[in-house]
Amino acid sequence: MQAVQVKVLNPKLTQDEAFSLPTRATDGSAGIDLRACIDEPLTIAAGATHLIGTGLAVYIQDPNYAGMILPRSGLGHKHGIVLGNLVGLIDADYQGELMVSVWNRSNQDFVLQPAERMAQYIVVPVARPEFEVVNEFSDTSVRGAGGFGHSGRQ
Ligand SMILES: O=c1ccn([C@H]2C[C@H](O)[C@@H](COP(=O)(O)OP(=O)(O)OP(=O)(O)O)O2)c(=O)[nH]1
Ligand SMILES: [Mg+2]
Repeated sequence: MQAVQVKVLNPKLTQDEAFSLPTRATDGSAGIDLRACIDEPLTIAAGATHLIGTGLAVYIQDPNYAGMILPRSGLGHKHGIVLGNLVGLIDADYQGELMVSVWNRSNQDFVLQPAERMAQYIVVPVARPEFEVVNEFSDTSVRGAGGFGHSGRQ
């Protein structure tokens, strides 16, 4: 895969070591953590959602790939900090600032610190088949139109 182009929109990211460029926490980490590009601590009230910038623009360009923004498990499980859009899908042709919709689904206020790693980002392959309109599908699958628990719970 070709390199993904990253543009630093906020000079703070290169001037303040707390805002180091996105890094993988470990060599084996799938995601890179996205830092909150804010100047002051931000109190996210219980139930509230804030759109937080990362100070970065990430241009994937190759339409066979897309970015995804996902919650960090620790923030999500322990503090209820998840994404207002649940999962962010980043188009390969997007050239704007990478934004994170931070939702505090807990009943406690949460203080997001400047440069805090608030979410994580991965790049995934995307199959982009043409869509062929048909009157009947080529075969009848075992599942058919079954969904929403039709296979039971146990
Ligand atoms: O968590 C997110 C989700 C999206 N985006 C940006 C990148 C993405 O490529 C663009 C559009 O996202 P999406 O398609 O989900 O939004 P939409 O409501 O469909 O807007 P649009 O009409 O611009 O596609 O918004 C983010 O920065 N963060
Ligand atoms: Mg869209």
